[in-house]
Amino acid sequence: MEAYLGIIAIIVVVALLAAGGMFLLFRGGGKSAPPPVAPPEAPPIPEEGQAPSRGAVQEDAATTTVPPPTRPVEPEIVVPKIEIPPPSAGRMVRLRARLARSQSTLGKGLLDLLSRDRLDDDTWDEIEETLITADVGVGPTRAMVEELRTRVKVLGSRTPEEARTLLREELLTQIGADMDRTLNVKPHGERPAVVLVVGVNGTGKTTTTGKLARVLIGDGSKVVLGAADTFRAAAADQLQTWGDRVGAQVVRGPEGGDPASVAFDAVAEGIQEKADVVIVDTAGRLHTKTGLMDELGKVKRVIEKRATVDEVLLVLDATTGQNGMRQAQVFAEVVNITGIALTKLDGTAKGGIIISVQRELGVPVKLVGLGEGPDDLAPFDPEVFVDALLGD
Ligand SMILES: Nc1nc2c(ncn2[C@@H]2O[C@H](COP(=O)(O)OP(=O)(O)OP(=O)(O)O)[C@@H](O)[C@H]2O)c(=O)[nH]1
Repeated sequence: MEAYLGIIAIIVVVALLAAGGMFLLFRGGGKSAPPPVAPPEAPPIPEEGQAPSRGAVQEDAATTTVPPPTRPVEPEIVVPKIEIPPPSAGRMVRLRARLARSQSTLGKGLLDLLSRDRLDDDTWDEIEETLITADVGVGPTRAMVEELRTRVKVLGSRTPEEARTLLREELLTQIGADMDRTLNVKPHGERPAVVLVVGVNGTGKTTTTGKLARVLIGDGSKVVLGAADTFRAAAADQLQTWGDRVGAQVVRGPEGGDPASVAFDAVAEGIQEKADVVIVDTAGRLHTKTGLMDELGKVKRVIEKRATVDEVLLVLDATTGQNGMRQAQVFAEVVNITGIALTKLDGTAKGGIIISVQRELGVPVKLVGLGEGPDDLAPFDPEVFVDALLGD
Protein backbone atom coordinates (compact mmCIF):
# COMPACT_ATOMS: atom_id res chain seq x y z
CA MET A 1 0.00 0.00 0.00
CA GLU A 2 2.87 2.32 0.94
CA ALA A 3 4.60 1.71 -2.39
CA TYR A 4 1.36 2.55 -4.12
CA LEU A 5 1.08 5.92 -2.35
CA GLY A 6 4.75 6.73 -3.21
CA ILE A 7 4.13 6.16 -6.92
CA ILE A 8 1.03 8.42 -6.80
CA ALA A 9 3.06 11.19 -5.08
CA ILE A 10 5.79 11.03 -7.75
CA ILE A 11 3.17 11.22 -10.55
CA VAL A 12 1.54 14.28 -8.90
CA VAL A 13 4.95 16.09 -8.57
CA VAL A 14 5.87 15.35 -12.22
CA ALA A 15 2.44 16.58 -13.39
CA LEU A 16 2.78 19.82 -11.41
CA LEU A 17 6.26 20.48 -12.85
CA ALA A 18 5.07 19.84 -16.38
CA ALA A 19 2.12 22.25 -15.91
CA GLY A 20 4.43 25.00 -14.56
CA GLY A 21 6.81 24.60 -17.49
CA MET A 22 3.98 24.87 -20.00
CA PHE A 23 2.70 28.05 -18.27
CA LEU A 24 6.13 29.77 -18.49
CA LEU A 25 6.61 28.75 -22.12
CA PHE A 26 3.29 30.13 -23.41
CA ARG A 27 3.00 33.25 -21.17
CA GLY A 28 2.54 36.50 -23.18
CA GLY A 29 0.78 35.02 -26.15
CA GLY A 30 3.86 33.20 -27.45
CA LYS A 31 5.95 36.44 -27.91
CA SER A 32 9.69 36.06 -27.50
CA ALA A 33 11.37 37.37 -24.34
CA PRO A 34 12.16 41.16 -24.41
CA PRO A 35 15.70 42.14 -25.29
CA PRO A 36 18.01 42.91 -22.40
CA VAL A 37 17.91 46.59 -21.34
CA ALA A 38 21.10 48.52 -22.09
CA PRO A 39 22.71 50.09 -19.03
CA PRO A 40 22.35 53.89 -18.85
CA GLU A 41 25.23 55.82 -20.39
CA ALA A 42 27.73 57.28 -17.93
CA PRO A 43 28.01 61.12 -18.10
CA PRO A 44 31.10 62.23 -20.17
CA ILE A 45 34.18 63.03 -18.13
CA PRO A 46 35.50 66.48 -19.07
CA GLU A 47 39.06 66.43 -20.39
CA GLU A 48 41.79 68.12 -18.41
CA GLY A 49 41.66 71.86 -18.87
CA GLN A 50 38.23 71.66 -20.58
CA ALA A 51 35.39 73.62 -19.00
CA PRO A 52 32.63 71.43 -17.59
CA SER A 53 29.25 71.49 -19.36
CA ARG A 54 26.58 73.92 -18.23
CA GLY A 55 24.63 71.11 -16.51
CA ALA A 56 27.68 70.01 -14.64
CA VAL A 57 28.33 73.55 -13.44
CA GLN A 58 24.78 73.84 -12.14
CA GLU A 59 25.07 70.54 -10.33
CA ASP A 60 28.38 71.57 -8.85
CA ALA A 61 27.00 74.96 -7.85
CA ALA A 62 24.33 73.22 -5.89
CA THR A 63 26.81 71.23 -3.87
CA THR A 64 30.00 73.39 -3.74
CA THR A 65 30.49 75.78 -0.90
CA VAL A 66 32.00 79.19 -1.81
CA PRO A 67 35.57 79.48 -0.49
CA PRO A 68 36.23 82.35 1.88
CA PRO A 69 37.63 85.46 0.11
CA THR A 70 41.42 85.55 0.04
CA ARG A 71 43.55 88.67 0.22
CA PRO A 72 44.70 89.87 -3.26
CA VAL A 73 48.24 88.79 -4.03
CA GLU A 74 50.65 91.71 -4.03
CA PRO A 75 52.28 92.00 -7.49
CA GLU A 76 55.84 90.84 -7.26
CA ILE A 77 58.36 93.56 -8.11
CA VAL A 78 60.77 92.02 -10.57
CA VAL A 79 64.17 93.64 -10.34
CA PRO A 80 65.79 93.13 -13.75
CA LYS A 81 68.98 91.17 -13.53
CA ILE A 82 71.86 93.24 -14.85
CA GLU A 83 73.83 91.37 -17.46
CA ILE A 84 77.57 91.68 -17.77
CA PRO A 85 78.35 91.54 -21.49
CA PRO A 86 81.54 89.83 -22.63
CA PRO A 87 84.46 92.03 -23.70
CA SER A 88 84.63 92.85 -27.41
CA ALA A 89 88.08 91.40 -28.07
CA GLY A 90 87.98 88.32 -30.28
CA ARG A 91 84.29 88.68 -31.09
CA MET A 92 84.79 88.59 -34.81
CA VAL A 93 86.73 85.35 -34.52
CA ARG A 94 83.84 83.88 -32.56
CA LEU A 95 81.32 85.08 -35.14
CA ARG A 96 83.28 84.29 -38.31
CA ALA A 97 81.05 81.33 -39.19
CA ARG A 98 78.28 83.88 -39.77
CA LEU A 99 80.10 85.00 -42.90
CA ALA A 100 79.37 81.69 -44.59
CA ARG A 101 77.30 83.27 -47.36
CA SER A 102 79.99 85.73 -48.36
CA GLN A 103 82.52 82.96 -48.00
CA SER A 104 80.91 80.88 -50.71
CA THR A 105 81.04 83.64 -53.33
CA LEU A 106 83.78 86.11 -52.46
CA GLY A 107 86.00 83.51 -50.83
CA LYS A 108 85.67 79.99 -52.23
CA GLY A 109 84.11 81.12 -55.53
CA LEU A 110 87.02 83.40 -56.37
CA LEU A 111 89.58 80.95 -55.09
CA ASP A 112 88.27 78.20 -57.37
CA LEU A 113 88.44 80.49 -60.37
CA LEU A 114 91.95 81.69 -59.55
CA SER A 115 93.19 78.14 -59.00
CA ARG A 116 92.35 77.04 -62.53
CA ASP A 117 95.34 75.93 -64.61
CA ARG A 118 94.57 78.23 -67.49
CA LEU A 119 93.20 81.67 -66.77
CA ASP A 120 91.70 82.70 -70.11
CA ASP A 121 89.63 85.81 -70.81
CA ASP A 122 86.40 84.00 -69.96
CA THR A 123 87.75 83.11 -66.54
CA TRP A 124 88.82 86.70 -65.91
CA ASP A 125 85.34 87.82 -66.92
CA GLU A 126 83.92 85.37 -64.39
CA ILE A 127 86.25 86.72 -61.70
CA GLU A 128 85.12 90.25 -62.51
CA GLU A 129 81.46 89.24 -62.42
CA THR A 130 81.88 87.53 -59.07
CA LEU A 131 83.40 90.67 -57.58
CA ILE A 132 80.65 92.90 -58.98
CA THR A 133 77.93 90.52 -57.74
CA ALA A 134 79.45 90.62 -54.27
CA ASP A 135 79.08 94.44 -54.25
CA VAL A 136 82.81 95.18 -54.42
CA GLY A 137 81.97 98.07 -56.74
CA VAL A 138 83.08 98.77 -60.32
CA GLY A 139 86.23 100.79 -59.55
CA PRO A 140 87.67 98.45 -56.93
CA THR A 141 86.77 95.41 -59.09
CA ARG A 142 88.74 96.76 -62.04
CA ALA A 143 91.68 97.57 -59.80
CA MET A 144 91.61 94.11 -58.26
CA VAL A 145 91.36 92.24 -61.55
CA GLU A 146 94.20 94.25 -63.06
CA GLU A 147 96.44 93.63 -60.09
CA LEU A 148 95.60 89.93 -59.99
CA ARG A 149 96.26 89.56 -63.72
CA THR A 150 99.70 91.13 -63.41
CA ARG A 151 100.66 88.99 -60.44
CA VAL A 152 99.39 85.76 -62.05
CA LYS A 153 101.45 86.52 -65.15
CA VAL A 154 104.57 86.93 -63.03
CA LEU A 155 103.83 83.81 -61.03
CA GLY A 156 102.94 81.55 -63.98
CA SER A 157 101.35 78.34 -62.79
CA ARG A 158 100.11 78.52 -59.22
CA THR A 159 99.56 76.02 -56.48
CA PRO A 160 96.23 76.38 -54.65
CA GLU A 161 98.18 77.75 -51.69
CA GLU A 162 99.77 80.45 -53.87
CA ALA A 163 96.40 81.40 -55.34
CA ARG A 164 95.03 81.74 -51.82
CA THR A 165 97.91 83.98 -50.71
CA LEU A 166 97.44 86.11 -53.80
CA LEU A 167 93.74 86.61 -53.20
CA ARG A 168 94.20 87.18 -49.47
CA GLU A 169 96.74 89.95 -50.08
CA GLU A 170 94.60 91.58 -52.75
CA LEU A 171 91.45 91.56 -50.62
CA LEU A 172 93.35 93.02 -47.68
CA THR A 173 94.77 95.76 -49.89
CA GLN A 174 91.29 96.68 -51.11
CA ILE A 175 89.77 96.58 -47.60
CA GLY A 176 92.60 98.68 -46.21
CA ALA A 177 94.20 96.51 -43.56
CA ASP A 178 96.05 99.45 -42.06
CA MET A 179 93.13 101.90 -41.78
CA ASP A 180 92.59 103.28 -38.29
CA ARG A 181 89.38 101.64 -37.04
CA THR A 182 89.62 102.76 -33.43
CA LEU A 183 86.32 103.89 -31.94
CA ASN A 184 86.81 107.31 -30.37
CA VAL A 185 85.23 106.63 -27.02
CA LYS A 186 87.82 107.89 -24.54
CA PRO A 187 86.38 110.40 -22.04
CA HIS A 188 87.94 113.85 -21.80
CA GLY A 189 88.66 114.35 -18.11
CA GLU A 190 85.31 115.02 -16.48
CA ARG A 191 83.48 114.92 -19.78
CA PRO A 192 82.23 111.77 -21.44
CA ALA A 193 82.97 110.91 -25.02
CA VAL A 194 79.91 111.32 -27.24
CA VAL A 195 78.92 108.96 -30.05
CA LEU A 196 76.20 110.06 -32.44
CA VAL A 197 74.47 107.19 -34.26
CA VAL A 198 72.89 108.16 -37.58
CA GLY A 199 71.37 106.31 -40.50
CA VAL A 200 68.20 105.37 -42.29
CA ASN A 201 65.43 103.79 -40.23
CA GLY A 202 65.32 100.02 -40.39
CA THR A 203 69.03 99.63 -41.00
CA GLY A 204 69.49 98.44 -37.41
CA LYS A 205 70.30 101.83 -35.89
CA THR A 206 68.59 101.41 -32.53
CA THR A 207 69.72 97.80 -32.26
CA THR A 208 73.28 98.85 -33.04
CA THR A 209 73.12 101.61 -30.40
CA GLY A 210 72.03 99.02 -27.84
CA LYS A 211 74.64 96.52 -28.92
CA LEU A 212 77.35 99.20 -28.90
CA ALA A 213 76.43 100.04 -25.31
CA ARG A 214 77.02 96.37 -24.49
CA VAL A 215 80.38 96.39 -26.30
CA LEU A 216 81.54 99.42 -24.30
CA ILE A 217 80.17 98.17 -20.98
CA GLY A 218 81.78 94.78 -21.64
CA ASP A 219 85.07 96.63 -22.11
CA GLY A 220 84.63 98.40 -18.76
CA SER A 221 83.01 101.76 -19.64
CA LYS A 222 80.09 103.48 -17.97
CA VAL A 223 77.49 104.37 -20.59
CA VAL A 224 74.47 106.70 -20.81
CA LEU A 225 72.08 106.34 -23.74
CA GLY A 226 70.15 109.19 -25.36
CA ALA A 227 66.93 108.20 -27.16
CA ALA A 228 66.86 111.13 -29.58
CA ASP A 229 64.78 109.14 -32.08
CA THR A 230 61.64 110.86 -30.83
CA PHE A 231 59.94 110.26 -34.16
CA ARG A 232 59.27 106.60 -33.40
CA ALA A 233 58.07 106.01 -29.84
CA ALA A 234 58.97 102.32 -30.00
CA ALA A 235 62.61 103.25 -30.62
CA ALA A 236 62.87 104.81 -27.14
CA ASP A 237 61.22 101.75 -25.57
CA GLN A 238 63.56 99.51 -27.51
CA LEU A 239 66.56 101.48 -26.27
CA GLN A 240 65.20 101.44 -22.72
CA THR A 241 65.11 97.64 -22.85
CA TRP A 242 68.72 97.51 -24.03
CA GLY A 243 69.74 99.95 -21.29
CA ASP A 244 67.87 98.09 -18.54
CA ARG A 245 69.56 94.83 -19.42
CA VAL A 246 73.04 96.21 -18.88
CA GLY A 247 72.32 98.92 -16.34
CA ALA A 248 72.87 101.87 -18.70
CA GLN A 249 70.77 104.90 -17.94
CA VAL A 250 68.48 105.97 -20.78
CA VAL A 251 67.50 109.60 -21.28
CA ARG A 252 64.33 110.03 -23.31
CA GLY A 253 61.90 112.78 -24.21
CA PRO A 254 58.26 113.05 -25.19
CA GLU A 255 57.15 111.40 -28.42
CA GLY A 256 57.59 113.86 -31.27
CA GLY A 257 59.72 116.09 -29.02
CA ASP A 258 62.89 117.89 -30.01
CA PRO A 259 65.71 115.36 -30.63
CA ALA A 260 68.32 118.02 -29.89
CA SER A 261 66.85 118.61 -26.45
CA VAL A 262 67.05 114.86 -25.65
CA ALA A 263 70.64 114.77 -26.88
CA PHE A 264 71.48 117.77 -24.67
CA ASP A 265 69.86 116.17 -21.61
CA ALA A 266 71.65 112.87 -22.26
CA VAL A 267 75.02 114.60 -22.36
CA ALA A 268 74.17 116.59 -19.21
CA GLU A 269 73.22 113.33 -17.49
CA GLY A 270 76.44 111.72 -18.70
CA ILE A 271 78.47 114.55 -17.20
CA GLN A 272 76.59 114.43 -13.90
CA GLU A 273 76.80 110.64 -13.66
CA LYS A 274 80.49 110.70 -14.59
CA ALA A 275 79.86 108.37 -17.51
CA ASP A 276 82.66 107.47 -19.89
CA VAL A 277 80.53 107.48 -23.02
CA VAL A 278 77.16 108.92 -24.08
CA ILE A 279 75.64 107.26 -27.14
CA VAL A 280 72.86 109.21 -28.87
CA ASP A 281 70.45 107.36 -31.17
CA THR A 282 68.92 109.74 -33.74
CA ALA A 283 65.86 109.51 -35.97
CA GLY A 284 67.49 110.76 -39.15
CA ARG A 285 64.40 110.81 -41.29
CA LEU A 286 65.24 111.16 -44.93
CA HIS A 287 62.36 113.38 -46.00
CA THR A 288 64.50 116.08 -47.49
CA LYS A 289 68.19 116.66 -47.41
CA THR A 290 67.78 120.10 -45.85
CA GLY A 291 65.42 118.71 -43.18
CA LEU A 292 67.98 116.07 -42.30
CA MET A 293 70.76 118.61 -42.28
CA ASP A 294 68.78 120.89 -39.98
CA GLU A 295 67.92 118.08 -37.59
CA LEU A 296 71.35 116.47 -37.32
CA GLY A 297 73.11 119.83 -37.43
CA LYS A 298 71.05 121.06 -34.49
CA VAL A 299 71.62 117.85 -32.48
CA LYS A 300 75.37 118.22 -33.00
CA ARG A 301 75.45 121.94 -32.19
CA VAL A 302 73.47 121.46 -29.00
CA ILE A 303 75.68 118.60 -27.80
CA GLU A 304 78.72 120.78 -28.45
CA LYS A 305 77.51 123.28 -25.86
CA ARG A 306 78.48 120.73 -23.21
CA ALA A 307 80.89 118.26 -24.82
CA THR A 308 82.47 117.24 -28.11
CA VAL A 309 81.06 114.77 -30.58
CA ASP A 310 83.87 112.25 -30.87
CA GLU A 311 82.33 109.76 -33.20
CA VAL A 312 79.56 109.96 -35.77
CA LEU A 313 78.68 106.39 -36.68
CA LEU A 314 76.68 105.76 -39.81
CA VAL A 315 74.65 102.56 -39.64
CA LEU A 316 74.33 100.86 -43.01
CA ASP A 317 72.45 97.66 -43.85
CA ALA A 318 74.79 95.40 -45.85
CA THR A 319 71.87 93.74 -47.62
CA THR A 320 70.57 96.92 -49.26
CA GLY A 321 73.36 97.25 -51.84
CA GLN A 322 73.53 100.31 -54.07
CA ASN A 323 70.24 101.75 -52.83
CA GLY A 324 71.50 101.77 -49.25
CA MET A 325 74.72 103.31 -50.42
CA ARG A 326 72.94 106.23 -52.09
CA GLN A 327 71.03 106.97 -48.89
CA ALA A 328 74.22 106.70 -46.87
CA GLN A 329 75.80 109.25 -49.13
CA VAL A 330 73.13 111.82 -48.22
CA PHE A 331 74.02 111.37 -44.55
CA ALA A 332 77.70 111.72 -45.36
CA GLU A 333 76.93 115.02 -47.07
CA VAL A 334 75.06 116.53 -44.13
CA VAL A 335 77.15 115.31 -41.23
CA ASN A 336 80.81 114.53 -40.81
CA ILE A 337 80.81 110.74 -40.50
CA THR A 338 83.79 109.21 -38.73
CA GLY A 339 82.97 105.53 -38.99
CA ILE A 340 80.56 102.97 -40.41
CA ALA A 341 78.68 100.26 -38.58
CA LEU A 342 77.78 97.71 -41.25
CA THR A 343 74.85 95.59 -40.09
CA LYS A 344 73.34 92.31 -41.28
CA LEU A 345 76.58 91.07 -42.81
CA ASP A 346 75.45 87.62 -41.69
CA GLY A 347 72.49 87.74 -44.08
CA THR A 348 74.28 88.48 -47.33
CA ALA A 349 76.71 87.04 -49.84
CA LYS A 350 77.68 90.61 -50.71
CA GLY A 351 80.50 91.08 -48.23
CA GLY A 352 82.30 93.13 -50.88
CA ILE A 353 80.19 96.10 -49.76
CA ILE A 354 82.88 96.72 -47.14
CA ILE A 355 85.24 97.67 -49.93
CA SER A 356 82.80 99.86 -51.87
CA VAL A 357 81.28 101.69 -48.90
CA GLN A 358 84.67 102.70 -47.58
CA ARG A 359 85.69 103.83 -51.04
CA GLU A 360 82.49 105.83 -51.60
CA LEU A 361 82.26 107.46 -48.18
CA GLY A 362 85.96 107.71 -47.43
CA VAL A 363 85.57 106.42 -43.85
CA PRO A 364 86.45 103.05 -42.34
CA VAL A 365 84.03 100.32 -41.34
CA LYS A 366 84.57 100.18 -37.57
CA LEU A 367 81.86 97.77 -36.49
CA VAL A 368 80.05 94.89 -38.15
CA GLY A 369 76.71 93.36 -37.23
CA LEU A 370 76.76 89.59 -37.58
CA GLY A 371 73.41 88.56 -36.16
CA GLU A 372 70.39 89.51 -34.11
CA GLY A 373 71.84 88.40 -30.77
CA PRO A 374 72.77 91.10 -28.22
CA ASP A 375 76.48 90.38 -28.56
CA ASP A 376 76.57 89.96 -32.33
CA LEU A 377 78.23 93.32 -32.98
CA ALA A 378 81.98 93.14 -33.39
CA PRO A 379 84.84 95.57 -33.94
CA PHE A 380 85.79 95.02 -37.58
CA ASP A 381 89.03 93.16 -38.10
CA PRO A 382 90.03 92.95 -41.81
CA GLU A 383 92.36 89.97 -41.37
CA VAL A 384 89.79 87.89 -39.53
CA PHE A 385 87.23 88.88 -42.18
CA VAL A 386 89.40 87.85 -45.13
CA ASP A 387 90.51 84.61 -43.47
CA ALA A 388 86.88 83.78 -42.76
CA LEU A 389 86.03 84.35 -46.42
CA LEU A 390 88.86 82.14 -47.67
CA GLY A 391 88.32 79.42 -45.07
CA ASP A 392 91.04 78.03 -42.84
N1 LIG B 1 70.57 89.40 -38.99
C1 LIG B 1 70.81 90.59 -38.47
N2 LIG B 1 69.79 91.38 -38.09
C2 LIG B 1 70.06 92.58 -37.57
C3 LIG B 1 71.38 93.05 -37.40
N3 LIG B 1 71.32 94.31 -36.86
C4 LIG B 1 70.01 94.60 -36.71
N4 LIG B 1 69.24 93.58 -37.13
C5 LIG B 1 67.79 93.51 -37.15
O1 LIG B 1 67.26 94.53 -37.97
C6 LIG B 1 65.98 94.89 -37.53
C7 LIG B 1 65.84 96.42 -37.49
O2 LIG B 1 66.61 96.92 -36.43
P1 LIG B 1 66.25 98.28 -35.67
O3 LIG B 1 67.38 98.52 -34.74
O4 LIG B 1 64.90 98.25 -35.12
O5 LIG B 1 66.28 99.31 -36.86
P2 LIG B 1 66.41 100.87 -36.73
O6 LIG B 1 67.32 101.31 -37.81
O7 LIG B 1 66.75 101.29 -35.38
O8 LIG B 1 64.99 101.33 -37.05
P3 LIG B 1 64.39 102.66 -36.44
O9 LIG B 1 64.38 102.50 -34.97
O10 LIG B 1 63.05 102.69 -37.07
O11 LIG B 1 65.30 103.74 -36.85
C8 LIG B 1 65.79 94.20 -36.19
O12 LIG B 1 64.99 93.07 -36.36
C9 LIG B 1 67.19 93.78 -35.80
O13 LIG B 1 67.22 92.64 -34.98
C10 LIG B 1 72.46 92.18 -37.81
O14 LIG B 1 73.64 92.49 -37.74
N5 LIG B 1 72.11 90.97 -38.32
